Amino acid sequence: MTDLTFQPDRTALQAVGLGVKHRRGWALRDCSFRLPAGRICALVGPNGAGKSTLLSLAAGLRRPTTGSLTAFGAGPTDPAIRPRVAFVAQEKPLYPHFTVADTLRLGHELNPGVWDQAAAERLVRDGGLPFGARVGSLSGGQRTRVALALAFGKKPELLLLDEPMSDLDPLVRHQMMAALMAEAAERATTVVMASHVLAELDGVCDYLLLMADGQVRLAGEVEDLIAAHTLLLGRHEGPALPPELAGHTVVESRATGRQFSALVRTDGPVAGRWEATEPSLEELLLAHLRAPGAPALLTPSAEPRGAAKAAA
Ligand SMILES: Nc1ncnc2c1ncn2[C@@H]1O[C@H](COP(=O)(O)OP(=O)(O)OP(=O)(O)O)[C@@H](O)[C@H]1O
Repeated sequence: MTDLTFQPDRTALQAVGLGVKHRRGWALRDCSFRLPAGRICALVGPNGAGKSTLLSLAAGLRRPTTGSLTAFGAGPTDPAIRPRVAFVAQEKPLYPHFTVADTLRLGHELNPGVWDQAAAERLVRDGGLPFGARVGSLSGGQRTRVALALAFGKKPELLLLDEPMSDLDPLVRHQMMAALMAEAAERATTVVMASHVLAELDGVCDYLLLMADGQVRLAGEVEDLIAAHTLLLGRHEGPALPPELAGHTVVESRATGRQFSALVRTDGPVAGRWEATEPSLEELLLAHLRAPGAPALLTPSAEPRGAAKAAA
């Protein structure tokens, strides 16, 4: 992905000490991170990690229990911010008795002055959906397309997607991802996309937010996070970690017979005879998903900034 569109000094989203508490416990705890504007950010984590909670806060649908979350320097419930943010939730609430055309008309009425009818119609037409069809008669994947058309038509600066592609067939998913990327690139839209399909994120997302148990575990540029890790493969006997790895941060290690492999954040050269390779995004994510207790890592651009710099 080229870096023509991203704007490193503008902050799309920033969380500082963010927490959300439910009766059964904390859905988010002490989350702090920054997402620069213009990035396509993957939001990854196991079920219950807090991804949907974070997205609903960013969409201004709920308020935090502790800490703060800002979008373009202001609270997401601020009336000046709401029109700049679009959210496609997992449930995709649409009116079933409305036709596709009615739904787009409603989008137009709710977003006066900004609505892009051509972009919304293009997405509907590309899926072969009849404009006269009632939303309730559409398949789950077709409804997803209408929900995405509504979001695109709003021309948001920040687009929040909660597992948007989960009910699309692989071909359509591929087409929708391409359409999403083209729209985002054209307008320098910041996108945050929660997804469990790790393979679909590679090559699409240039920023990553990995959560586990309500906390941020990894945040930053995909390239930098990958470069901060090394996959080591070698021979080692016994259950203890090889002594050469002392002083390095071992995210995850596995032993199969005498074959030993580890994902490591190295602090200088590693002694011994190891085959060292750079992990793929999927390998990085899988290792951290299997080892949620590994120390958190935020790249410098993902560290929260002072209020003055966060302002749009
Ligand atoms: N309304 C609620 N009341 C009580 N607990 C809730 C509520 N909403 C979410 N939670 C809890 O908060 C935690 C985070 O949930 P959240 O839906 O944000 O996770 P998620 O990462 O989006 O999960 P998934 O991948 O399954 O969609 C979970 O433990 C969930 O049970």
